[in-house]
Amino acid sequence: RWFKYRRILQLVNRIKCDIKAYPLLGHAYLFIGGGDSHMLTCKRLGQEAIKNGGLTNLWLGDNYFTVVGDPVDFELILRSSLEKDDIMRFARNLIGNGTIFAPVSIWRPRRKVLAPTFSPKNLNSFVRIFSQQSTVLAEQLQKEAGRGPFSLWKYLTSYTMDSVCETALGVDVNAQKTEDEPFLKAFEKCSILIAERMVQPWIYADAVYKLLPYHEAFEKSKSVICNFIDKIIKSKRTAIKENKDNTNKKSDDTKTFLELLIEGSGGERGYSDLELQEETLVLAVAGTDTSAVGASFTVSMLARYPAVQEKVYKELLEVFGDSERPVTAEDLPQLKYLDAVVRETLRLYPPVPVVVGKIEKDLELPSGITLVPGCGVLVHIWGTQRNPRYWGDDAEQFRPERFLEAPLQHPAAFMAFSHGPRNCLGYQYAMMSMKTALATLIRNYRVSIPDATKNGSRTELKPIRITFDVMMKDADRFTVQLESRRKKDGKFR
Ligand code: HEM
Repeated sequence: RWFKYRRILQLVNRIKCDIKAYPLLGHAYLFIGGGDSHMLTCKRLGQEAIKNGGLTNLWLGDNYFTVVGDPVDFELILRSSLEKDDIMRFARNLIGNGTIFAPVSIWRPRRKVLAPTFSPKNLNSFVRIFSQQSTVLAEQLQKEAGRGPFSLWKYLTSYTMDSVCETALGVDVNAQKTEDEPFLKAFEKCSILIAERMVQPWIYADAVYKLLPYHEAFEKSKSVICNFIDKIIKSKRTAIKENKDNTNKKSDDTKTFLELLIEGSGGERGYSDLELQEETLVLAVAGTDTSAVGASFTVSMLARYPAVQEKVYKELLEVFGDSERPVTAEDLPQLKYLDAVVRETLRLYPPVPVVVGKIEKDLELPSGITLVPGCGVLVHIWGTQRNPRYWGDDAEQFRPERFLEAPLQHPAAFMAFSHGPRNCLGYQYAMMSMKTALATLIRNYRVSIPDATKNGSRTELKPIRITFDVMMKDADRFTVQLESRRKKDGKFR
C-alpha cells in the first residue's frame, strides 16, 4: 500500500497544479458552499488542466485524482480503464450494481443485455411517447405564455420523467400534471444527498454518515423510489406469467425497457427482481435530469440568441408547414439545424461536466506521464469542450454552425455523452427526446429572456450562473418568458 501511495506521490509531483491543497482536506475546502462552489471549482480545475497541457491534480481528503482536459489523453484512458473510482459507491447506495457505476465484472454482462434495448427500431417506436408527452408539455406551458418570467426547469424535468417512466416501465407517472410528484421529489432528494457526500470526505465513513440526519433522509427517499419500481416489476411479471399483458402494450406494439430487459436477460430465468430494479433505476438516474438539463439549456440559448431561434423556427416550418400534427420519428433526422443547436448547447453546457474513473495498471500518456494504479481520474468534459486547441479561438462562443461546417478536430473533442466502451447508451434516445420536446415547444412559442436589455441594435445578456449538484444547472432555474406563436384564430403568427 505504501509503495502504491509513493508512486501516486511521484505522479503528483510530475503534474502541475497551482491550486492550493491543505493537509487532510486536500482541495475539498473549495467545494464548501453547495452547487455554486462545486461549479466554480469544477471550472477552475478545467482551466488549470488546460493551462498545464491537459492535466492537473485534485485531492479530496487523501483520495487523489488526475484531472484530464485533453481528448488525446482521455481517449486512451476511457478505452483502457473501465473501472469506476470508489467515490461512486455513494451513487451505488441508490442504484446498487446497475450498469452505470457497477464494477467491470458486473458492468460487462449488464451492458450486453442493456445495449440492444436501444436499437433504432425501439428508439423510433419511443418517439410516439416523446411526442405525446411533448404535447402535454406545450399544453402545460400555455398557462405561462404572455405572463412574464417563470422557471422552465420543473416543466422539462417533469417531461423527461414522464417520458423515461413510460418508455422504461410502461407507466405514466403524470409528473407534468401533478404538483410535487413524490417519485420525482424523492429522486431529486437522493441525487442531491449523493452529490453532497461525494465532495465531503469528512462524511465518507458510513459510521459517521449514519449518525447524521442526511442518512435517514436518504433512506426514506430511496424507499419511496424502490417501492414504486418494485410494485411495477411485480405486476409486469405477473402479467407476463398470466399472458394477459394487454394493459401496457401499445397499439403499435411498443415494448418498454422493462419488457425488453426481462426478455433480453432470459425471461423467467433471467434477471431477478433486484437486478431489474437496478437497471430501470439506471435509466431513471441516467436519463431524466440529464435530458432535462440539456433541453433547458437549449431553450435558454434559443432565448438568448433570437436569430438562432428564428432559424430553428424556419426549419420547423419547412418540415411541418403550419400544421399541428405531432412530431414523428421520420421528422427528426430532417431537423439538422436543431440538432446542431442542441449539440452546441451540450458542448458549452454539458449536463454531466465530469466523469470519474480509476486506473488499474500503469498507463503511459502521449506526454510521457504514466498514470499509476490506485489513482482516480476526473475526465473534464466541460474543460475539454471549451479547449481552444480543439474548438478554435471562438471556443467560448455559442455558434451552432460549427457542427455543420467541419468535422470535429478530434473524435473525442465533443464528449457530452462520454466516450469509449462505457459511453452513454442513451445518446440517441436523449437526442430524440430533446429534439421532439424542443420542436414542439418552438413551434408553439417564441421564447425570450426577461433581463435582456437593448443597447442599440445589440441585446446585452447577463451571463448564465451555473451550479453543479449531480448535474450542471442554471442557478436561476432556467428562467425565461414565452409568447404564443398562434394568433387568436389558432393560426401561427
Ligand atoms: C443529454 C442527455 C444525456 C447526457 C448528457 C448523458 C451523459 C452520459 C455520460 C457522461 C455518461 C457516462 C457516465 C460515467 O461514465 O460516469 C452516461 C452514461 C450512461 N447513460 Fe447517459 N446521458 C444522457 C441521457 C441518457 C438517457 C436518456 C439514457 C437512458 C434512457 C442514458 C443512459 C445511460 C447509461 C445506461 C449509461 C451507462 C453506460 C455504461 O456505463 O455502460 N443517458 N451518460
